[in-house]
Parts: sequence; structure tokens; C-alpha cells
Amino acid sequence: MSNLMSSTTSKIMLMAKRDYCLTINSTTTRVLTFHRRLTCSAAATPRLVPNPPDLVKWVRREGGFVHPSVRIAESDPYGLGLVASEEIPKGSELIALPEHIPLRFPLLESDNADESYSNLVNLARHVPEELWAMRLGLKLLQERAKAGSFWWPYISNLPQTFTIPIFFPGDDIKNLQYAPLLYQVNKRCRFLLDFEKEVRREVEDVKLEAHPFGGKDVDASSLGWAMSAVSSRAFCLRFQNGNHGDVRMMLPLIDMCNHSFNPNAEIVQEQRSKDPKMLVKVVAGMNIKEHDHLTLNYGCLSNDLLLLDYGFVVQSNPYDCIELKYDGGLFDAASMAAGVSNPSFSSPAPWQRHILSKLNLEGEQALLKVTLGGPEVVEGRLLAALRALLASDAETVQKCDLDTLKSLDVEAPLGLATEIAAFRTLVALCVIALNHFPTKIMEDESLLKQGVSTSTELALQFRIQKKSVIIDVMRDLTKRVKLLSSNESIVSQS
Ligand SMILES: C[S@@+](CC[C@H](N)C(=O)[O-])C[C@H]1O[C@@H](n2cnc3c(N)ncnc32)[C@H](O)[C@@H]1O
Repeated sequence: MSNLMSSTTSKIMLMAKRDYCLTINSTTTRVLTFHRRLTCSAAATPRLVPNPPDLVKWVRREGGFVHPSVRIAESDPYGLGLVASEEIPKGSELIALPEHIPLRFPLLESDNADESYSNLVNLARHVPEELWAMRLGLKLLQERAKAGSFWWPYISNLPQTFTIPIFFPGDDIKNLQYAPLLYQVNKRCRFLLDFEKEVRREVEDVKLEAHPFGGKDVDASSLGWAMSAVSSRAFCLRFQNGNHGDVRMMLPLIDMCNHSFNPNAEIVQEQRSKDPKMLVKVVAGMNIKEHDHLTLNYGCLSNDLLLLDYGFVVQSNPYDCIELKYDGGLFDAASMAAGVSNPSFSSPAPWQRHILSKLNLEGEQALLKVTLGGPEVVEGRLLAALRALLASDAETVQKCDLDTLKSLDVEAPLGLATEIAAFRTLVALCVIALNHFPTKIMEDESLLKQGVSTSTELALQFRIQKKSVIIDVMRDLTKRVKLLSSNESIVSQS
């Protein structure tokens, strides 16, 4: 329960002042500061410099290919995007980039032997794997600071600000109303503040030639900018040859494509396209009409990840879900509210414990986070646990394999009564989860209508979507209970 929409006030939060800044335990430290207001409207997505060089021309000049009917254009409300100025047939090559254009962090010492580079690699070692975007962000900052960088035509076209929650005013972080996301935002803010100190310590006595950022000061704000630029734009390419594995890189121009779960374009890698000159290509996945925006699928991502890494939320996102903690006390309470007498979640029998261990819901390494929503509707481990713990006898359960217990497609593997009890418990859990949100969807919607800042709008949209996920799960399960109950009454009548 502790993980579920807790109202715990976070110790670290971003506070709204005239600019955006970050505070720790109420001691104001101006670190993440932007002199322009956060906004995501297209016309107001300022780039790093007012009139950056033409990116299309640069890619072509460097040996890349850009389809003659592809243009950079406003893509309201998504910022800039790529648009077809004429019809483009399915299968057409849209963009191709040679090996030297993507921006990556080559960790091979021989690739870059100078001292400033080794210092950069040393800094990157302080970044945990899950914050990989900061590692590549260090390389981006190095190139941003370098006079005459090869990538300046690309970097100067990057947005000046991002609508990512680490830059939200404190009130809007709270407005998200969802503990798992608040936890991630706070963790990232804390990391940036600590990393700022680390970077300053490491470069303090370094001479100018060896300075990773050409002597320029790097604070939490610029680190946050770089991390956000990378997390919202980098792609992960998979290499089969040369032991590269997965490599994250920034793909100039390709990263002007906005996201859709039904994209009209796709990325093809050099191995598949059999064109050794080009590292990566974008190809039309369907016929693209004149004025259509080119879109790529950034991945099957929940709104938590979309907001945290990209700064936007998708309505009715099929991959959105809510997190719950598997907790005996909470599940007993939900089960009793659903009309089950004497549920055994707090004190499972030894055979039930055995199943919980197999589901990794018990034991030292147990993973207690379970999810509702998304394509699965109920996470398989959670469904199997409910079915097994609400079943009356060990024998019936032990006859079923774990995959059957985990599947929502297998109807009532332990009998109708157990299935109805499991679904009713889930519906009661949904009610508890919904009641944890301090506001109702209708209140959120009327706040949205009042005209709010971009960060408030994003926070409101995010929490509306989370509540909608819960309501959709409740609807789905209630329908299943009704169907099962009618089957049950047919069985008892006959
Ligand atoms: C890879 S960049 C795409 C180019 C970007 N629009 C620009 O102006 O540079 C990703 C960013 O575009 C915006 N974006 C992309 N797809 C979006 C979508 N479906 N809804 C809202 N914003 C989107 C978000 O700001 C995201 O962080």
C-alpha cells in the first residue's frame, strides 16, 4: 500500500518562482533555472539559438539522404516535426544517415584519446545505468561547449527547454498525484543536484586543455537540459556485428519525427537495408499523403515513461497502467470489501506461499510491484496470486500450471466462485486506488478548462489518464463478473 498514491510530501521538489528552480528541504538553491516560461506549443518551442542552420542542408552536405518531399515544419502542439510536401509511396526511403552523423558516446578509449575525453568518460562512470541519458548528455554538453563542434548545426536546432517534470514547479509535481512518478521525479532531481557537485569536484583543478566542457561551468540546470534532450530524442540501435549490442545515439533530423502508436514511418538499420554507406534509415511504412506528418513509434510506453522522458502524455494510451504493491493486509481488506469471508492474503497456507514464491511475490528478492491496465489488463502474476489465494483447495490449484493461472484468457481455471471472488477483489482494489487520488476526473477536467500553464495541464492530463485506466479496468472486470455470475446461475439451475 505504501507505494500506492501516497500523500507523502516529497522532500525534494521543484518550486515555482519567477524562473524554475529546485529546492531541497525548503532551502532554496537556484539550480534548474530557465528564463523563458515552460511551454510546449509549437510556435513557442524556441531552439537553442534564434535562427539555427538548416538541418536538412547539413545532413545532405554530410553525405546523408533526405527525401525531396520531406520538410521541417511546425507540428502543433508537438513542437517541430517532419511533414510530407507531396504524396510519398510506401517503402520510400525518407532519411538516411551515414555513420559519422549520429551523436554517441564511444566508450572505446582508442576512439578518443585526448585528456578532456578521458575526463568525460570518468564523469560518465558516476552515472547509474538507469540514467543512461545523462551519460550521452555529457557528450552532448561537451559538444555544445566546444567552439566549432561538428554537431553544432544539429545542437543549435535542439529545443531550449523541455516539458519534462524535473522542470515543473513544485505544485505541479504534487499535481501529478501519483506516488510512483513522484518518486522517479524526486530521484532524478536529487541525482542532478548531487551530480552537479560531483562534476564541479572532478573538474576543479583540471587545466583548460583537459577540461571536458572547455572551461565552462556546468550546473544542475545544464545537466538537466542535456539529460532531457537525450531522453526525449535518443534512439537505441541494435548491432549484431562487432560486439556493440544496443547503442543509444542521437539521430539528427530523424529525431524531428514525432511519436504515434500507429506510425507511418519506421527506422531500418544498416544490416537490414544492406546499404553499407548508411548506418540508419527512415522508411515510409505506408503511403504518406501530402501534408501528413511523419511519425515514428517511440516504443510501447506507459504515460509515466512518456512524461518522465519525453514530456508528453497520450490520451487512451493502450500501454498505460497503474502500479500497486502486493500487500497481504491491503488485499485482505479489498477481498472483504468484495464480500469474501476470511481471505488468506495475510496468512497464506504453505502451498499458497509456494505459489507466491514461484510468482516472485514472496521471498527476499520478491518483486512486489504489480500492475493493472495496459494490454494485459491484470498483470499475470497478480491474477495468478489472487486465483491461488482465493481457491478453496490445494489440489485443484496444483493441477493448474502457472501460465494457466496467470492468463486472463483462460476462463475460471479454478472454478466460477474463485474467479468471481478474484475479479471482485480486483474491482475493490481499483476503488481503493481511485479513492487515493485527492480529486475526481470531473474536477480535473473543469480545472483544465480554466486555462492553466503547460506544466499544470500536463499534470492534470496525466492524473486524468491514470484514473481512466483504473475505471477501464473496473469496467472490464465488472463485465466479466456479470458474465460469470450468469454462467454460475445457469449451472446452479441445471
Ligand atoms: C524526438 S522529439 C520530436 C521533435 C520535436 N517535436 C521538436 O520540436 O524538436 C520528441 C519531442 O516531441 C514532442 N512530441 C513528439 N511526439 C509527441 C506526441 N505524440 N504528443 C505530444 N508531444 C510529442 C515532445 O515534446 C517530445 O519530447
